[in-house]
Amino acid sequence: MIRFDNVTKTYDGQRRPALRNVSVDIDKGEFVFLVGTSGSGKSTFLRLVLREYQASSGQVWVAGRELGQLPRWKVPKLRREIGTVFQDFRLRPGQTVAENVAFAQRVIGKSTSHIRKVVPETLEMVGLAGKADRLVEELSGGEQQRVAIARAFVNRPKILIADEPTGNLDPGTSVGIMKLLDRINRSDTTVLMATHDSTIVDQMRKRVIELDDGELIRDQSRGVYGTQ
Ligand SMILES: Nc1ncnc2c1ncn2[C@@H]1O[C@H](COP(=O)(O)OP(=O)(O)OP(=O)(O)O)[C@@H](O)[C@H]1O
Repeated sequence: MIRFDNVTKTYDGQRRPALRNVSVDIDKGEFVFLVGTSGSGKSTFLRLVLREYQASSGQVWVAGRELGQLPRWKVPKLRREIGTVFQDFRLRPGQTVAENVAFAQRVIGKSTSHIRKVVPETLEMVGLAGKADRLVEELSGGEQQRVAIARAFVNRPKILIADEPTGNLDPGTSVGIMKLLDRINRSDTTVLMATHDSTIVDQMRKRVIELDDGELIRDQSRGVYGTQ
């Protein structure tokens, strides 16, 4: 589903690469944690998958496409296959929960009847069935993250990318969010999650890929956050 073939990424004006000769293969339906200290290259890795940036050398394959060969006009279609969730939720204030989730459908041209069906289904799935008409800013952080996950998942993407999704949440709330991501993964969605949350990684025992100064230094199945 995601393959990096000897990928190096050096940002414009930088001498040191943010990623260096990274090769990794992530299959359909896997759940992968991406760990590493701040500045090790995790966000760069995710941004290459989303084709926000292109590799300086090597190849990035996502859902059967080599992103270096992908014409710009096909990028929106690629991104439709990838749901994204961030630490800071990135919801639309002043709009309700249902409107935030429906927006993701509207921008890709789904019909109103389709939206009326899938938005409540998705809100039910994330445990927010009773909160559809609340303004998002009235919700707790954990609930806001559930809205963001509903929005990411409503189009049933092949891949869900989560960049520090529990970074702003307390430990108990984080466990609920992880249960939800685990459920989404079990519906055959590939989940790639960058995190500093060692407790979560140690509890979940999923595949762990560790970056250090742009290099892939560990790839462990049923792994833990740190090796020491
Ligand atoms: N747009 C950019 N332009 C120049 N350098 C960048 C850019 N984005 C990231 N970098 C550099 O690339 C390296 C890797 O950064 P990246 O954001 O991928 O790390 P990270 O592991 O996600 O860190 P964090 O855990 O703090 O989010 C760092 O040295 C960073 O300063």
